[in-house]
Amino acid sequence: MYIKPEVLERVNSWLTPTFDKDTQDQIKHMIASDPKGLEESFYKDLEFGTGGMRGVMGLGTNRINKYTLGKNTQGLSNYLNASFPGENVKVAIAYDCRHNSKTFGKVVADVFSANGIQVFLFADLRPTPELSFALKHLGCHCGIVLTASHNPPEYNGYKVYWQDGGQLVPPQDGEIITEINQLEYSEIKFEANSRLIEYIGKAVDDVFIDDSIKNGSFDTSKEARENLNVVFTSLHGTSIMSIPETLKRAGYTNVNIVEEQADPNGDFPTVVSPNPEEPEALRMAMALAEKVDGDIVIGTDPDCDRLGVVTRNLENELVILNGNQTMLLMTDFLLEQWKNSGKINGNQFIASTIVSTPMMSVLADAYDVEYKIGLTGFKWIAKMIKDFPELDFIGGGEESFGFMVGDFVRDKDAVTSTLLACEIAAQAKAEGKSLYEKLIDLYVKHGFYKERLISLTKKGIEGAQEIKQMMIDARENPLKEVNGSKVVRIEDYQLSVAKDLINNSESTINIPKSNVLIYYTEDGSKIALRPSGTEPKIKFYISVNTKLDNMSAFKETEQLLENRIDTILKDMNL
Ligand SMILES: O=P([O-])(O)O[C@H]1O[C@H](COP(=O)(O)O)[C@@H](O)[C@H](O)[C@H]1O
Ligand SMILES: [Mg+2]
Repeated sequence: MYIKPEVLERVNSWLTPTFDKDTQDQIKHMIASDPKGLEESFYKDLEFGTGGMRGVMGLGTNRINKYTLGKNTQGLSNYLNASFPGENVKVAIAYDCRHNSKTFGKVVADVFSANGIQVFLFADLRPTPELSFALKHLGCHCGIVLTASHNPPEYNGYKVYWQDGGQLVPPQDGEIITEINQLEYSEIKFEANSRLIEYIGKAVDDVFIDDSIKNGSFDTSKEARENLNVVFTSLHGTSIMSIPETLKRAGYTNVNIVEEQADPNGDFPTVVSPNPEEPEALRMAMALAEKVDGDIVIGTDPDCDRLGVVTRNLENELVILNGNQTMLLMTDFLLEQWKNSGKINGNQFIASTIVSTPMMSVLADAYDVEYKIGLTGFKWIAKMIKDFPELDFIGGGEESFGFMVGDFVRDKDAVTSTLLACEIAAQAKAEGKSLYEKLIDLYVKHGFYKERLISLTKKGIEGAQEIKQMMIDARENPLKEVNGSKVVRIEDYQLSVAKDLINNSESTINIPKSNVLIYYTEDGSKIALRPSGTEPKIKFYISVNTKLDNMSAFKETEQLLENRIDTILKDMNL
């Protein structure tokens, strides 16, 4: 097979003594046996996306391995040492349950220490939100989690947190990437200075769990907590280290854990994908809920930042809430708490992202708080907290699963959010309601917004090219009409331009550029499309709405909205 010269050049550079013998031997073997795989592994450098750097583990510049992670860490070390001259620079490191995560955690710790940086390394796997917490708790300048979140077993990754506890955002992200790109692999210092590596664990856990409880509990009675029947699954991930203990200390005595999925395991053997957004991932937990008559089911992803919430619908059947629905319930509950304690005075905000339900802005108006909207990813919500210190952050989320409760952990946090979900469900149950009925109440009050996400997986070099082309085609032939309703506004976040097709005018979008297109139609529908920044996928986000007169009209209205989404998808050939 023909291998492009620029790829071959990279391959050859990995056959030099900078790389260990084992690496060189494996590459030689690939040259002979798997030239296509070789090209996939070397044709580019892995990039930073929505949630840090993520990729398939293996050899090469486009893979997660000790060299690509080492180079990141060397670049980051140089940047930290230059940014905080004369300071005792400190970093905290955590890792998840994946294959190699622990080993990679140690490699990263070694490189930081070799650069004179003090390292606090968790002695065992921990949730991502605990890392964000720990770095602030220990006064660190930066934090790393070795995880690929909910991606399949062959993936791993590198999430980077800055001193405020949020993931890297501009300007640091670009500056660090520039620093990394300037480096040669031969410049990585792998020789640890073990005096600078301190192992951490239980002491941090205790404060984290206690503070999570303070942040996520809201005057629910002891009886209501004891009366809620909870089913929980950690999907073989890190949440097992914190969530059962948090619920226990908070007073939830009726928690059923899916034992078959409790052991951390990087193969995620009982699921196709450890992503609570995939209904299949929650199947075992839902079966247990049927058996024990559970009121609520919660499942978290391997690094414990996203959570799936299952409740009972009007027919008492278990149904999985989507990210928008969970966000609405949680945000409304928090707003109600803030309002009741007289804390809303015009200096508060809630937040979400451009591909999430527009119903969040309706909630904000109803409670008289500000609504801020950013690009996909919680790092943008964390940035808002940093950018608006004069405002209190109440809570926020996005279409994707996960929620952030106030300014505690500056990323989505399934520990506090699980407790919050239980608090809402326990209080609702005490009123004789399910979360589902609470949600319908919101639709009656504020309008019925229905969303659906379609993701198309397209892997490898060709897949990436196909996704690129789909975005180009969408720009060249913009949607004009869907479901018989005219497109009235198009937002192109790559060009930072919003086109109003009614007045034929253009305006500038004032958030960072990103490859996202959003269409709005005359009947209030919204269609967004973008390539995923964490997986080889293109995502289409559809949102429609209408009013809902009362709970008894729910089913019929829901069907109407589902049909509208079906037609939109058909019109878009999806
Ligand atoms: O994967 P996680 O749990 O770290 O989550 C990360 O990726 C999700 C999916 O992003 P994308 O649509 O670009 O794939 C984002 O919604 C989320 O905010 C981000 O923290
Ligand atoms: Mg995650």
